[in-house]
Amino acid sequence: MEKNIIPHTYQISQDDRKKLNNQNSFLMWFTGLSGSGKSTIANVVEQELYKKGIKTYTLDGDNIRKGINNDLSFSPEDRTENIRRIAEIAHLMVDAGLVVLAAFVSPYKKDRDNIRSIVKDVNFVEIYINTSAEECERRDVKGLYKKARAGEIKNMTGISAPYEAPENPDIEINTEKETVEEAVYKIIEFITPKLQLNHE
Ligand SMILES: Nc1ncnc2c1ncn2[C@@H]1O[C@H](COP(=O)(O)OS(=O)(=O)O)[C@@H](OP(=O)(O)O)[C@H]1O
Ligand SMILES: Nc1ncnc2c1ncn2[C@@H]1O[C@H](COP(=O)(O)OP(=O)(O)O)[C@@H](O)[C@H]1O
Repeated sequence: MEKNIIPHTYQISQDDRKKLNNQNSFLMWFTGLSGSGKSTIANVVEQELYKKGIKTYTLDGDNIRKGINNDLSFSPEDRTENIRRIAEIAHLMVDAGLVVLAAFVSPYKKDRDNIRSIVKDVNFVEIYINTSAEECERRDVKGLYKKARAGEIKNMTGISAPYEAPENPDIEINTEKETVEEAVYKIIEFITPKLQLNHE
């Protein structure tokens, strides 16, 4: 399809916006099963960044699947489109000069690789919240695993749909061995150099 889209060159760049904010901008992407701990950990990381005066925004199921992506199901094709749109939104926010936290199951490797190419490698930190399906089912925070076992939910990741674990994440947290505090410390330690304005 011919699109005839010719981008306009704006004078204020991403670097200008970072300078004005006096911070670097990048995307932290949390992936893992439902109930693995993505939101719990992202929430505390964001609070720690807030205390440091870092401007952030968190994208997760509530503000995305109930809003802009409320037309998408949990089929493999719709999950791919879900992640693609979120990556594009995150890219705009990183371009705007924010540190963005995104917490999505994002079970397919090819979809996560696509995020990396949309936001560019240098701006992307992949955080794998590694919690076994058995433990997530034991927690069953939202009662979804019970519903999936009863056949009321199709395509439930970890039960009736696959989760392709990241092979080489920047950070891996095993929530069956590490506490929330330990996880947050590990993440903050990793990203602290990246918060600096001139970090490459
Ligand atoms: N079938 C199925 N599989 C997995 N998860 C399900 C499903 N149906 C509903 N939910 C709820 O939707 C949240 C996952 O949405 P995501 O947008 O993160 O999923 S995905 O990245 O497109 O795979 C997920 O939220 P989290 O628990 O925060 O991960 C669930 O609450
Ligand atoms: N070490 C841990 N890290 C994160 N969550 C944990 C940990 N140990 C237990 N939990 C619990 O697991 C649940 C994770 O739920 P949630 O953060 O909503 O997961 P997700 O966003 O991945 O669906 C919460 O009830 C949380 O208190």
